[in-house]
Amino acid sequence: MAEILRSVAQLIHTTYAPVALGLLSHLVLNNGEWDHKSHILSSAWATAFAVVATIDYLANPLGQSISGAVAVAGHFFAVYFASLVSSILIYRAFFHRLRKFPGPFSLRLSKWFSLTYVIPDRQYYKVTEGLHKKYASDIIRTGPRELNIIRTDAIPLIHGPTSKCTKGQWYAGSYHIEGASLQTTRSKQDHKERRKVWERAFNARSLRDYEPRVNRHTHLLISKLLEHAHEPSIRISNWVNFFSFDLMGDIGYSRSFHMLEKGEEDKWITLVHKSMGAMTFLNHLPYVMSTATRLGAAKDILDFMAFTSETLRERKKRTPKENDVFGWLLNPADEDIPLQLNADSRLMIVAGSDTTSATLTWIFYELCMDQTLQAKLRSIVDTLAPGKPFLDAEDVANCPYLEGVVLEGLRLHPAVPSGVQRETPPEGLNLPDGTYIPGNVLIWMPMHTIHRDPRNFSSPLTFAPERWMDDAEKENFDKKSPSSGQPYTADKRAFMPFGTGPYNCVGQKLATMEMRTVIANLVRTFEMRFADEEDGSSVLKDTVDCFTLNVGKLDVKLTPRR
Ligand code: HEM
Repeated sequence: MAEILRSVAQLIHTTYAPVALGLLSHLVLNNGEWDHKSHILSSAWATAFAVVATIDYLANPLGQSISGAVAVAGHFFAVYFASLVSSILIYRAFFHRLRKFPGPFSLRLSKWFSLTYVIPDRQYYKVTEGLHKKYASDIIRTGPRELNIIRTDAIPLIHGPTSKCTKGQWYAGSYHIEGASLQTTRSKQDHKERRKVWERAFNARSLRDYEPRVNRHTHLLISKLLEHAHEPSIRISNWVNFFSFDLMGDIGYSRSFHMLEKGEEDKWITLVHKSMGAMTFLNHLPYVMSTATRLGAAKDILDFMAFTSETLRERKKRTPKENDVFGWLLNPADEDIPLQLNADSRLMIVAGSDTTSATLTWIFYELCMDQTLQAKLRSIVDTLAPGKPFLDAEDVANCPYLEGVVLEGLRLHPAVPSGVQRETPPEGLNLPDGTYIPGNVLIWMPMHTIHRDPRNFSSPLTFAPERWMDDAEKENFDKKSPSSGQPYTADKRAFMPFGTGPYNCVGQKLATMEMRTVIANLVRTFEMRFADEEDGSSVLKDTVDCFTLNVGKLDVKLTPRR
C-alpha cells in the first residue's frame, strides 16, 4: 500500500500526469452535456484536490507539511487546468466540427465573449443581423457549438412537425428548482402529453369563455386613458403592460393585479421585469444561471419563482366562477401542486403578458410614426359596429386591414427576436442545398432578421398591413381607402413570431384577439401622436432582448375623438 502511495505521489510531482489528466477530462467533457452540471464538476474537482494533497502528505509523512501538500496539489491543478483549457481552446478554434462556418473568432472559443456583443445595447438580435451581413453568410457560428441560421428553407427541418431536432440545453436552466414547464421540457413525449391539456385551455370554446374578460380589461384600459387624456404625455408602454398583466392574471388565475385601476406597476411585476432583465446575460451562459440559483445568488430570479408558485397556491385554494387556464391544468384531486405546475405558472406569467404588451407598444410606435396609416386604420375601424360605444373582441375579429396591422407589428418587432434554441440530432442534418449541419449543434433562427430579409418580404422595413391581404380583400379595401399601389409581398413560411411546429405558441389566438381589440378601440377613441418630448427613440434604443422583449418607454399624446 505504502509502495502504491509513493508511486502515485511521484506521478503527482511530474508534469505529464496533470497534462494527461487535463486532456482526458477534455475528452470526457466533449462527449456529454455539462452545462447544468457545474455543481458536479466543481465538487469533483474540489474532491480531487483534497485527494491529491492527502496522497502527497501521506506518502511523505515526515518530510511534508500540510501546507506543503496543499501547495503541491495547487501546482498539480494549475498544470491540469492549463492543459484542459488549452486543449479546449485549440480544439474549438481549429479542429471543431463547426470550423468551416464563418463567425467571430472569439465566439468560437467561448460563449463568454458574447457578453462583449450583448453589453453595449443589450439588443443581441441586431448584433447577429450585423454578423450575417459582415460574413455574407446565412449560417454563422456564434458559439463553440452554436450556429445562427437565417435560411427559410431550413425552418421545417429545424422547427417543423417532423423535425428531428430537440430543445437545447438553454431550456434546462431551472429544472433543479421547479422542474420543467410545458415550454422548457426537452422530452417530446412529456411535451406532447402536457400540450394536450394546454390546448384545451386555449381552444375555441375556452377562448369564447375568455372573450368577456378581454372586453372588460380593454374597456377599463380605454376608460383609464380617457381619464388621463388631458395630460400632455401618457406613457402608453406602461398602460398596455398593466393591461396585459391584469388580463393574464384574470384568464390564468381568475385574479387581477389591479394595475389598471391603480395606474401603477405591482411590486411583483417589477420583480418579473427585473429578473427578466438578468436573462439578457444569463441566456448566453445558462450554466451561470443554474450555478447562481444553486448558490442562492440570483435572488431576483428566486423571488420571482417564489411569487409565481405562490400565485398558483393561492389560486388552488379558490374555485372561481369563470373558467381559467389553471382550472384546466390543476387537478382538484391533487392535495399538493405538482412541481412542474409551478414552472407552468412562471411560463404563464412571462409568456402571457410582456410579449403582448411589447408588440402593442411597437404597433403604437409605428402608428405614431405614420399618421396616414393611423388615419387609414381609423377609417376602416370606424366602419365596424358603428352604433356601439365600445368594440368587443368579436366585432374586430374579421377586419383584414386591422389583422395586417397586428401581423406587421409581429413581423417587424417579434417579441422573441433572437428566436428559440434547438439542437440537431446526433446524426446531424442536411439542409436542402446540401449543407451538412453536424449533430448535437445548438441552433438559433433569429426571427428579427428572418422577418426583415428582403428575400422573404419585399420592402421589408416598410410597415405595410396590405401585404397580408389577399387579392379579394385588397380590391374591397381599395374601394374604401386606396392602398399605396405598391405590391408588398410576404413569404408566409418565413413568418414565425409565435414559433412554428409542435412547440409553437399555444396562446397565439388569445394574443391576437387582445391586440386587435385594444388597437381598434384605441384608434377609434383617440388620435394618437408622440408626446412633445418624444420622438420614439427610447423604444428603439432602450428595448432589451431578454429572450422576450423588455420594451423601452413610449410616451404619447392622446386626443379623444368624441
Ligand atoms: C404577441 C404575443 C406572443 C408572442 C410573440 C409569443 C411567442 C411565443 C413563442 C415564440 C413561443 C415558442 C417558445 C419556444 O419554443 O421556446 C411561445 C410559446 C408559448 N406561449 Fe406564447 N407568445 C405570445 C403570447 C402568448 C400568450 C398571450 C400566452 C398565454 C396566455 C402564451 C403562452 C405560451 C405558451 C404556454 C408557450 C409554450 C408552448 C409550448 O411549448 O408548447 N403566449 N410563445
